[in-house]
Amino acid sequence: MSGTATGRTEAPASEEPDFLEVRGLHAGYGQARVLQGLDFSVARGEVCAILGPNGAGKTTTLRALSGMVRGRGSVTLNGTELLGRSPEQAARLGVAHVPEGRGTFNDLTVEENLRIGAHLRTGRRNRAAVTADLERIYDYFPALRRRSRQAAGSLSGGEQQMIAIGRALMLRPALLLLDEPSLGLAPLVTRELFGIVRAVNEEERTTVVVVEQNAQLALDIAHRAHVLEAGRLVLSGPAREIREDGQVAEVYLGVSVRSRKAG
Ligand SMILES: Nc1ncnc2c1ncn2[C@@H]1O[C@H](COP(=O)(O)OP(=O)(O)OP(=O)(O)O)[C@@H](O)[C@H]1O
Repeated sequence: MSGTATGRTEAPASEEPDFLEVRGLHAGYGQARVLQGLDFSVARGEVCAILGPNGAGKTTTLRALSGMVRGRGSVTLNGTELLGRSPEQAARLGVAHVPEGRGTFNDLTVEENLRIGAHLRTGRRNRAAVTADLERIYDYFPALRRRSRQAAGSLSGGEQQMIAIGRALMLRPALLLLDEPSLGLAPLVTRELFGIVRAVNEEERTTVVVVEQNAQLALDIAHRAHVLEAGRLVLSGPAREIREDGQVAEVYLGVSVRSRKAG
């Protein structure tokens, strides 16, 4: 499994270019209007990056998709409206949200944390499938297999992020939402994590929407990217084009292309 993502060449062929379709999405908190009418779509099997400065509304976008904040407009997943659903209903429709800060249960073991991700998959028939999925997660994250009986709180930040992503994958999501997976992690650990996300996307065809401050890293694993500023999309396009257009990268993302080439 490659831990060094080097950029994608093209989006995967998809017969469902509008697998996730966001139209005129407004959302906020009480009087605070954050999202001012977003329009974008994500094809099935695609990795979509949402980039932009602090406070632009990236986290709020993910929260609106997973039912954690109320939104206006329309968000459909495979034709089913997501707006107006509770987080649990969104999860039942296949939306798994890994929030910023991870939300692992520190006193529970790694394996207990992972099994919580499968709590919606009950019944005897599902039991064997859940155990098989646990093995799959351990294949992606061998560090978690080695520590399966340890308390999650005793693991490193990177390993806790692995637990959070693994737990989301236990839902067998149609749509995986990742909020700032690199936050607080060393560059090498972040690279490894992004390499695994990429492998999951390729092997499971899981559609991914990732919010990231580290634009360079996100553009390396994404097929498409959207840049948000003050609740509006100011730039959308194939990740490769955004990455390769040095001016765009510098103006919108603060990515210095010259230093990248040097490094
Ligand atoms: N629970 C909340 N109540 C009120 N306002 C909020 C709440 N959460 C976020 N906001 C405000 O909404 C705006 C957008 O926040 P959001 O977290 O979506 O931005 P972001 O692009 O993810 O930023 P960051 O990169 O800093 O995480 C900000 O002005 C923020 O202060």
